[in-house]
Amino acid sequence: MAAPHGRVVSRPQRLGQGSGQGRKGRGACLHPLDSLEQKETQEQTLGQLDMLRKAQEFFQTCDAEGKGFIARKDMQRLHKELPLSLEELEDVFDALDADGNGYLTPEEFTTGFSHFFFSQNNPSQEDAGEQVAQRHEEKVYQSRGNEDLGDMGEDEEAQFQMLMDRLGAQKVLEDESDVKQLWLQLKKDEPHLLSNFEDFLTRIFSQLQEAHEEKNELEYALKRKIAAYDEEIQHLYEEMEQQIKSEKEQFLLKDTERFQARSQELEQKLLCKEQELEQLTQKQKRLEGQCTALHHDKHETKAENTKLKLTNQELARELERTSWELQDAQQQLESLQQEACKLHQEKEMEVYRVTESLQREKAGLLKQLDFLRERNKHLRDERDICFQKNKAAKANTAASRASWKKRSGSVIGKYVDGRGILRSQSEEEEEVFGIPRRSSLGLSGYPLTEEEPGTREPGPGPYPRPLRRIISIEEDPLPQLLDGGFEQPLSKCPEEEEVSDQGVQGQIQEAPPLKLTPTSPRGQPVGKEALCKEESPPSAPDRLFKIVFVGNSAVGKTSFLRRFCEDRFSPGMAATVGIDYRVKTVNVDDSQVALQLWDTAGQERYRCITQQFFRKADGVIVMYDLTDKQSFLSVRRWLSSVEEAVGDRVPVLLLGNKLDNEKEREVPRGLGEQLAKDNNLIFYECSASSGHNTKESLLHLARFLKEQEDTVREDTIQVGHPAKKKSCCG
Ligand SMILES: Nc1nc2c(ncn2[C@@H]2O[C@H](COP(=O)(O)OP(=O)(O)OP(=O)(O)O)[C@@H](O)[C@H]2O)c(=O)[nH]1
Ligand SMILES: [Ca+2]
Ligand SMILES: [Mg+2]
Repeated sequence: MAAPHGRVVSRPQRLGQGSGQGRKGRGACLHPLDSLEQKETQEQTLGQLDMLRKAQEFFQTCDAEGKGFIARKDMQRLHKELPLSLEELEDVFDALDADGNGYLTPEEFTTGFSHFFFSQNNPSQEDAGEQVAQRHEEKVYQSRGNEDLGDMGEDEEAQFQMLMDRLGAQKVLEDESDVKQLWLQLKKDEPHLLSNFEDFLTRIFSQLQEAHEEKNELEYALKRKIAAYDEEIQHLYEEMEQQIKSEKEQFLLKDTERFQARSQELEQKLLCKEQELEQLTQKQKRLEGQCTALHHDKHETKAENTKLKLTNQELARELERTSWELQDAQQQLESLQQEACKLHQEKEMEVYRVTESLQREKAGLLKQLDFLRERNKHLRDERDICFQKNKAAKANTAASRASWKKRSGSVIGKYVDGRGILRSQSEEEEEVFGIPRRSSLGLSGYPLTEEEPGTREPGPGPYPRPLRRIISIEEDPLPQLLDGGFEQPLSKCPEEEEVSDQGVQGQIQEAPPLKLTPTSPRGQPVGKEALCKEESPPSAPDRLFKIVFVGNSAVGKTSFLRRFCEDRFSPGMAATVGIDYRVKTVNVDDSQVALQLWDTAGQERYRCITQQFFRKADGVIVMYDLTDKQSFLSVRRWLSSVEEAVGDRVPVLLLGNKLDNEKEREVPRGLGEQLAKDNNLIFYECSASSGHNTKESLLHLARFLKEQEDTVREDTIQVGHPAKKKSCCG
């Protein structure tokens, strides 16, 4: 840039120089000869051409962009190259812009230029051009024009230029005219200061140069810095870009991984779902299959159902018919059973009668034997008496009495007894045995104790005793009882009863009671006397239970029964002989129950008879005396003989009697309870004397029997009518 600058700057100078030279030359040429006019014209034409070329050159310089015209702006750019101010350049532009449109065409420019040149050559003709040129001139050589230094010598000029070149002023100084003026002034006025001024200028310019260089260096450093900075920025940018890229990649990688994991998960889920779906589909298929099968089945079942219904109807009809038949059969069966029952009863009766008659016969024979023995003995005695009449008359009598006493305890004694008057049992017993109560009996059945001599009237043969009571073990009063036959007294009370003498021959005496009780085919046994004082029950009982009383002798069985039936107690009751019975009707809940109470003899010798009664018993009462340990110990034996006869099918009531005699108690209540518990018995402690627990205990047993019978009956009904039961449940 420095080269064109210098060139452009120097050109006007040369131009000015040229023009100055031209002017000088022209001024010199005006004065020469007119003959040279042609030559001059030629020269002028050549000058014009040169001027045109120069003008074109200048135009191109101004129109740097090659637009083909020059704008006011382009002209102002010359301000840096030409030593003209902006205003002056404006003026030049206005002068050249002939049509005033703000643009200088090459023609306008050349024309303006040539005009300027022509006006220089012909000042008179071309005023305007001259004015412009003059102004231009003035401006260029302002200082010279103003201070009349116009004619500065060429030496000085060269000198100054040399100085400027030496100082390198062009590089730092734009306008050197001021310096030049000052330098010229100084040279003219104070030449001795010129060297000082030049030194000063040298220093100044060198400093300026330095400053310039420094500035350039700084500029260079700045540029380098900028470049470095740019580079750094670039680097940073690239780094950042890289980082972003890596981050992006990482992110993408992560994202991809996550995506992959997620997609895998989803795939698995999908797989699971698919499997599930598959399973479901299979299930559905299976179900559909089942459904179809069921549908099919349903149809089949429907058909079968219809068939079954028909069959059912048929069967129902058949069932009805069969049930009718069954009813008929049942009725027949019932009648047959009744018949069988009757037959059985009859047979049993027959058996009893036979057994009894056999027993009676046996007993009669035994009695006969006894009687004969006695007779024999008596005869021997009489014979002895005859032999020893005087000697031992008294002694003989005593011996005979003693032998009678021994027999009197036997059963037969009662029947061969000659007296016709029946007395109370205890009295009777005492008289029969002639011994105090509770004497133990030997196996033969004879009392072991002796009767006090003189208590009996001596008489021939057996004692003339009234017939006491006849005990019939075969008697089954159920038919009569249930027929209401027992509503009348079955026999008179023993106290009132008059029984005719039965004769000496020990026969079983049944006839008299038979006469008295016509309702019974065989007559009532004496034992039934107990009923005589019973108030007749208001109505016939619904059922009858046979209850057998057992227990050691003297535990109080007979006393208990008397208390229960007659509600009275007689101390010193005689021992029961054989067997006896009483009937008592009681109210159990809402039904009448007749209790046939069999009183057995506790004495050992009657055991075999007692045993037979267990078989017909509905219930058994085993009694012990709580003041007699031995009687309690015997209870087990009684229980086992009951069990032997009937198993455990009959209920057993265990009674501990004589509770009123607490002082002499030998059996604690706990023992009785324990025994009852062990053998599943009903247990009471009672007192025939006070009446405590007599009714309660028997009613308990009666209720138990009734309930048992009810249950059995229900069961029988259910068994007998299975069809009904089924219909009930259905
Ligand atoms: N203190 C008391 N004595 C009684 C009680 N019961 C009966 N006796 C007496 O015991 C004795 C025997 O009475 P019975 O009723 O004859 O005895 P038993 O069990 O019938 O005797 P056998 O007929 O020989 O089997 C009689 O002297 C009664 O007075 C009672 O509850 N208390
Ligand atoms: Ca005792
Ligand atoms: Mg008795």
